[in-house]
Parts: sequence; structure tokens; C-alpha cells
Amino acid sequence: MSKVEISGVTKSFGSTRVLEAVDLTVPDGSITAVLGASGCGKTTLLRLVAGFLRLDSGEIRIGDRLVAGDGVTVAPQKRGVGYVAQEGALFPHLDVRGNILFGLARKDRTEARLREMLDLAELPHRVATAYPSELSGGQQQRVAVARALAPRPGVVLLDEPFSSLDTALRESAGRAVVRVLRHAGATGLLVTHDQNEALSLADQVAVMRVGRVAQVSSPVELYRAPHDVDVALFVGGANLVSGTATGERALSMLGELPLLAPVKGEVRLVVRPEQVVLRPEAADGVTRGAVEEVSFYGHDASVRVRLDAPADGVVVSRVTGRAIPAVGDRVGVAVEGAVGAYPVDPVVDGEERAESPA
Ligand SMILES: Nc1ncnc2c1ncn2[C@@H]1O[C@H](COP(=O)(O)OP(=O)(O)OP(=O)(O)O)[C@@H](O)[C@H]1O
Repeated sequence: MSKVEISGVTKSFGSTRVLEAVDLTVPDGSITAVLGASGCGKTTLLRLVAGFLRLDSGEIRIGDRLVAGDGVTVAPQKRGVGYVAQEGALFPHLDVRGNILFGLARKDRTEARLREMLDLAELPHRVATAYPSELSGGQQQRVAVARALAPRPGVVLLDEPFSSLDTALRESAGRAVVRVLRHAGATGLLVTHDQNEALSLADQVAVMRVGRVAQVSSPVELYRAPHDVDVALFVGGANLVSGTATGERALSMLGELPLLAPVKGEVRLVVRPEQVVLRPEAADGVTRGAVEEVSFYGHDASVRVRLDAPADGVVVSRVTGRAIPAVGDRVGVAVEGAVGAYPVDPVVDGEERAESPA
């Protein structure tokens, strides 16, 4: 049992409160991503679980054991936790063998364990004698994970482990690391500021905002039913559209749209770009406009449409397939599926905010 339970954890540095009553449970054998902007306290949370920092109040349990809080502070090496730091942080003067076996008692530093860890990390045995500088970034990450897993910890903490890798390598390294964790049956806590990484790799995503957990959900639920507009914008592209909700539906510049959850009154609607479909201008029930900008990404394109009305009405559609329109084309716009509706907050509403998707 290596579930991680974080309850009411608070942490300040001097007079600055960095974490405020954070609650988070990572189920045994699953992977939770902690997603948040730079400086929101992700690394601090991870370091508290590892035991590198002391909490001010609250409790942390690993399995059924209290490791921090209530006067208890278990030393990092006694928590059964592996840590993978940013950029792997391998020892440059040790070869792969030395790195992987580093944290083990002398009697456990066997060739069999080395081979087992290389296999687990999907690394060829011949890299055992290579030095970190001779490996690719992705291989170095896998060695770092193998080193963290070698003492057979129940929990592995990963702090932005892929941040130094380029985009293509990031994806494959991420998937490989998740496979390794699942194979080992370890519980994983992955810190990242990359929404795609969090959504694609984790079983559960905790979105953090200035020291607090804003939402904990499965990736699908987080994307489809974010708790508020800020979470919606943080986890993906969105058209923010004003509307008037009457329960199950809301009236907006994109027509009458069905809502994910009933609400009444003035709302902001979150319409994902992939929900916005382009139709012929003459089609029934569409909102008409002209294509203003096309960004082609290969697998799909982002098409910005200026609506005929209202005058400032702009909507972004994500278009897949071959039928990508050109700038200036006249189109009809329709919305597929239900959308999230969030009551207008008078304070937030007074602020300028971007209406276009990221
Ligand atoms: N040892 C420390 N002493 C003082 N302040 C600290 C210390 N560690 C972190 N902080 C501050 O706490 C806040 C949260 O830092 P933390 O590293 O946890 O954020 P983060 O979300 O991981 O950010 P990033 O993604 O940039 O790493 C920041 O304002 C940081 O400056």
C-alpha cells in the first residue's frame, strides 16, 4: 500500500505563505500530475512529501504511515520514496551502472538488479558502462527513473522530469517513464507546468493555483468540466463567450447552446475550439462570418472566424481533415456538444481578459 495522502498542508517561507491547506490523495499504484504555473508551489509540495522540507501544519501519510505532521518527521531515506529531479541530475562522474546502483546497500548492488532496472527502463544492457554525457536526454531521464526505482520505493516523485527535452522527445520519454512506473507498480506524483503532459500521462490531475489546489479530476473530466473559467483556460484552448443562461441552455452570439450543467443568469461560456465546426455559409442554424486567420499545424489547423455580428465577435475553430478554408472565405459556424457555463463574477468581469483561445 503506497497511497499518498496530503491533508491540510500549509507551508511558508519567512512571511510568504507558499502552500495553504493543500489536500490531495494519490491512490495506490496510480499517477497524479500536479499542474500549475511557475511559482504556485508545486515543487514545494513535492519536497514536503520527499521529506526535504518540514511542513508548518497538516499531515502527510504514505501508505498507512504518518511521515510528516503531528510532531512526526520521518527522514527522507526512510519514507520509501524515490525522487527524480529536473533534468535527471545524474552523477556525471559515475557510469550508468554506478548511477543506478548508487542508492542500494552494498549487498544489493548486483548485476542481476542492474539488468532488471535496465530492462524496466527499456534501456539496452550495453549502456551500463556509458557515462551520462554519452547518452541522449531521453536516455538520461530513463536512467534517472531507474535509479529512483532501484531501491524499490512505493512512491516515485518526479519534478518536471522532461523540461529539458525537446517536444518530440518529451512525449516519448513521458510515455516510457509512465510505462516504467506502471510496470514497477509504483505510485507516481509528477510535477509539471505542461497541460498536455499532465492530461496525457496521468490518471488524475491536480491543478494548483497560488498555493491551493483548484481542482482534482481525471484528465477527461478536467478538460470537459473544469470547475471555473481559470482552470478551463489553463488546461486547453477555449473561446470565452458571454451568454444568458436559462437552465439547460444559454443564448449567445453562437446561438442557443446546451449546457453541461444547469445554471441561470449572466454567464461566461467555455467553448472548446474543437467544438466549433465550420459549415457552408448557407447551412441552416449557423452563425455567419469570414475566415480571418488560418494557422496550419499538419494534423489540424486553427481557424479564426470574424462573425458578421456582433461587431467584435471572433471565434476560433480547430479543423481536422483536408477541408481547411482560406483567409477571406465565407463560412457558417456551429457548436457541437454541450458547453460549460460559469456565472459572471462581478469582480473578475470588470477586468480586461483575453477572449481568444491560447
Ligand atoms: N527555500 C525557499 N526559500 C524561500 N522561498 C522559496 C523557497 N523555495 C521556494 N520558494 C518560493 O516559494 C514559491 C513556490 O515555489 P515552488 O518552487 O514550489 O514553485 P513551483 O510551482 O514549483 O514553480 P516552478 O514551476 O517555477 O518550479 C516561489 O515564490 C518561490 O520563490
